[in-house]
Amino acid sequence: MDENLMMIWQKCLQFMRDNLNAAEDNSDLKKLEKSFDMLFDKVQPLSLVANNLTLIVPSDFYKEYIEDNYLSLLSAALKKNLGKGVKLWYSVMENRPTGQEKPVTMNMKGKSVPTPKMQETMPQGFSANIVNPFVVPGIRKVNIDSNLKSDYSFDNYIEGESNKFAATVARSIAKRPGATAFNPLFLHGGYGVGKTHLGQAVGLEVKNQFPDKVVLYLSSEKFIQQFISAAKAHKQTEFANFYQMVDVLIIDDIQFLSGKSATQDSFFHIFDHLHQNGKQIILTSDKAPADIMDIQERIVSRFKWGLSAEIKSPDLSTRRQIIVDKLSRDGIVLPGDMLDFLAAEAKTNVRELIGVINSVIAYSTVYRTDLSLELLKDTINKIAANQKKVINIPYIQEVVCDYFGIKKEQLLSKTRKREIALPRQLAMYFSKELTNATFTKIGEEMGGKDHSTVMYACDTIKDVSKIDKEVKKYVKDLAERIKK
Ligand SMILES: Nc1ncnc2c1ncn2[C@@H]1O[C@H](COP(=O)(O)OP(=O)(O)OP(=O)(O)O)[C@@H](O)[C@H]1O
Repeated sequence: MDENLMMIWQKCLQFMRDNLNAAEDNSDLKKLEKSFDMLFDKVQPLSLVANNLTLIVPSDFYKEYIEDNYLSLLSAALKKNLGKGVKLWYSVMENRPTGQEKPVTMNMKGKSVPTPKMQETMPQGFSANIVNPFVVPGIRKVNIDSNLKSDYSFDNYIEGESNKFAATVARSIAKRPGATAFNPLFLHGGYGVGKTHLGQAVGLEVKNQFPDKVVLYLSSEKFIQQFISAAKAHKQTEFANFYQMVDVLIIDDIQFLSGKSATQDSFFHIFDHLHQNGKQIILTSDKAPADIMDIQERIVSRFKWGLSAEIKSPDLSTRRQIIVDKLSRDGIVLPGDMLDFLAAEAKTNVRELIGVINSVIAYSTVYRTDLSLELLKDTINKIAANQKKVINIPYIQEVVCDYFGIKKEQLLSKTRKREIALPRQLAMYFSKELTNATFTKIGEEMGGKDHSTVMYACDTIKDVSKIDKEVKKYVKDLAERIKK
């Protein structure tokens, strides 16, 4: 997406939020405040051509809701950031095989007046982002964001006894997605052993080999949240339609479907549709299929249709190889005794091991010194001493409050004033990044917020920190303080 347009849109959103804040006493606007984030999370700018701003909205419902509730505010935001005379267009994704926009021209009183239709063709650079599950069924090729991390490739995946079987199967799936007997591929194992990496490696390889295939990676938490939003808007069919056009669907931490019976029903139908149509499904879980509680038997039996592969904690030689590989990508070569020492340090999972490696890289970069075994031991001991400090949600809240000079009650309150709302979003973001807490758990600990609010906060901080220097600095400073 055009970065400049994205920045303008962020400014418009910020302007609208700020003005919702300013009118806190107004009960109507207070009502709007609640739905604001949920609503605009699913609205994206598509293009800005000669004073014509086009927004992508998932369905007519969104367009109408914006028109009814936010038009004057949006009008003011556009006027402020783009000047007078901006025409607003909507590209409604639902039931719109040609992707045509529905035009609305705003006068500056905030009323919409009809304008002639724009050319009814698919806009250039159309992209159906994952946050918008309501995609036009008539579009054959949809350019969705696969949500894959380029680091999680097969090239960067070290194989050893603990993961050889799973990795071999994953590689063969990547060559013929949906056409092997390994469908679904169900990867299970403990914390940080490489399930996500391997699942995504298949996705990346499929994208490389078959660029036309639609690959989608997402967490089950996101799947659940999208299903709930779709159900609220009576859009379950569109939700299912979206997933049914995916060629390779990778869902992480599928165990979180536990107890979510309505989402399970939807997942079941999507699964069957994909499977019957030769599409590949890859699932990861911290438990074997039979050990997941509160999940429908028909789903468990489908998990077992393909191949269930366990990934275990890496053995010493695999850990050693991971270290060599990771360090060499940073141009660092260590002598054998140091490699042995490091490999012996992180026994249980690769994530912990990578944490140690990163610290060593940071150490050698900062001190510009050749590491001796003694220095290395010293560094590791210091890291270990620091790691004794438990990073949990209350601790993160404490650091954030201290940094911004605000009280914990304010952080946990419902106020949307930017000086409080931003620290709150940062606290949510770090809670997700640095603890194992689920979105739901974080929401509970952040003063009883909904899990979707937490997801939105995490996405916002990730996105905004890329374009806003101030937020980027907050993220950097806080990361240092929390980990110190
Ligand atoms: N075999 C491996 N080779 C190289 N890197 C690995 C390997 N296994 C894991 N990693 C790295 O370890 C980190 C954690 O891996 P990953 O997130 O895939 O674990 P996970 O099993 O999905 O964990 P969780 O259960 O917490 O989601 C990632 O940075 C990943 O790239």
